[in-house]
Amino acid sequence: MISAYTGTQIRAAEEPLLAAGMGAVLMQRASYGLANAIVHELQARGRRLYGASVAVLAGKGNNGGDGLFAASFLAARGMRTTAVLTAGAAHTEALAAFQRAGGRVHFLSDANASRLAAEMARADVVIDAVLGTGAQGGLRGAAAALVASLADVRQTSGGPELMVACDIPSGVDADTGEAHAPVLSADLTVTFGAAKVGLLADPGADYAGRVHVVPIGIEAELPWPALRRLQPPDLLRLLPQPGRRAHKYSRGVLGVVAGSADYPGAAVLACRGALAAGVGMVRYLGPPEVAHLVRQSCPEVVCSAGEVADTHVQAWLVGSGMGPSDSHQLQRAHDAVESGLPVIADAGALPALPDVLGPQVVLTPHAGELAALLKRLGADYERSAVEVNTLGAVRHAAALTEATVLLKGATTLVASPFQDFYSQADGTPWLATAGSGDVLAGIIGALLAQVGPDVGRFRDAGIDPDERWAAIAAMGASLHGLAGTAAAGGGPLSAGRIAEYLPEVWSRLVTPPDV
Ligand SMILES: NC(=O)C1=CN([C@@H]2O[C@H](COP(=O)(O)OP(=O)(O)OC[C@H]3O[C@@H](n4cnc5c(N)ncnc54)[C@H](O)[C@@H]3O)[C@@H](O)[C@H]2O)[C@@H](O)CC1
Ligand SMILES: [K+]
Repeated sequence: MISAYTGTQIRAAEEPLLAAGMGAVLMQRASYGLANAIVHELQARGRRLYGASVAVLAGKGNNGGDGLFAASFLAARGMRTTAVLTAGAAHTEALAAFQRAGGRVHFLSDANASRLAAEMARADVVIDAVLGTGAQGGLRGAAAALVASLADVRQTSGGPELMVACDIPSGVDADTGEAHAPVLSADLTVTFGAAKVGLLADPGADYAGRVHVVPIGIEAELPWPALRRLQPPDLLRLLPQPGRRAHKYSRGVLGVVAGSADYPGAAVLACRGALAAGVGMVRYLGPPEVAHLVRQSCPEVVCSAGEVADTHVQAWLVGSGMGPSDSHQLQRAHDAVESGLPVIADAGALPALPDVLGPQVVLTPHAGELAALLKRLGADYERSAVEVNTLGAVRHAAALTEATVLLKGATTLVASPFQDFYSQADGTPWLATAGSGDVLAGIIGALLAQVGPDVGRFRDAGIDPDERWAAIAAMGASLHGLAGTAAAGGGPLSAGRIAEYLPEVWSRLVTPPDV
């Protein structure tokens, strides 16, 4: 499990160590870790360190100090070092160390910003150390001009080979992941003490590249994380495993209310996702023509035209492939939510449910659907407003609906109404394909149906059993991403193949390939 913290939490964790006079030690650990990460990255790329060039964009705060100290370590390994001081001043000891190690210093001004950008673009490595957790908003003035022009040069004519963000890409909000343009896109972010929330939420994650955490000794002071990310060992620990005496009913039955005359395939894909994710049985309720197609494609599914009240299940999936005119299906979706059972509510069900739900109801909107949901509940959001602050939007929706809300995207965010957050990014852009969300709904539905009353495994993994719904949604997103990545194999993908690959991905989690 990766734990991420807000900038404020990190600064509070540093406080006792700073009060004990350890500020310089923390900075040495951070900057040494940054230099080492750059050395490893260059070595992994087969690059010689000696004679390679590194340029630091250094702000006046401690983030700039980290960058300058790191460059002085790199100078000791034979790298040629240049710094651009973006604020006319710099951390005193770090600048002195940088100059002692032979680094060249430029002072940024409006007049030289584009010339310095062109010079920095010729470096092998650029360290972005303008703003860290102490940032208020984004880059301004000459620093913004320098970064905009460097980003431009990089996009048009390439170079520098390696862009490294010190702690966080400057301009990304460590607490939310909002990005105040211009922001340099890093290949690697070396972050100190622990991951920052803003590195694991879009759009910040777009700029972070690979995230490497350098421990600096504040770990014991860290509070409960603001956001978490499940990793394969967590899935292994949390996924249901059938007992020896299990039967199909004890394994969990999922009721599916999905599909319509216009979108019958959504019901099929949702059922395939559910079957692939280990549910004991799927019962489909819906129009006869959709049921016919479901039977043809998934003979395992038990189909009927019955009602929710007469259908014995452990969880419901509602909404995939349904529209506003599917009144009977929408009534069933409503009844499923009213049953108090765990429900995954997708697509067409989202506009039709009661305003206030419960944590056992998992809503799975994409950005546009989330904006519409928030608007319906009186919050003023457009799709673009969701996209610039995904974490803020998903938090807001969970607070208003009192449901668990999963926002689909390159990074999938899950918010519980108890303000517990997960971020999963196990997928591939190839997953952005029609029907992919229907399969995700099926997977989450299957996990909800299988969770059962034995929730000790959640407690053992540091998850409050009452808040397990958000973890289950995150597990579903992770499985969906892993299966999609495996199915795509680097190339295109159609949604049905996500379900085809899921059992193999699951079994690889249980039995890693080297065992
Ligand atoms: N506090 C600590 O003990 C440690 C901090 N570390 C580093 O310190 C960073 C935080 O340092 P600071 O608190 O000095 O803050 P930053 O280095 O993030 O920058 C804040 C400085 O820039 C100014 N500033 C804020 N927003 C600005 C903007 N939009 N445009 C221009 N200037 C702006 C502030 O007035 C302040 O002087 C971390 O990100 C990390 O890199 C590490 O060295 C580890 C130890
Ligand atoms: K930075």
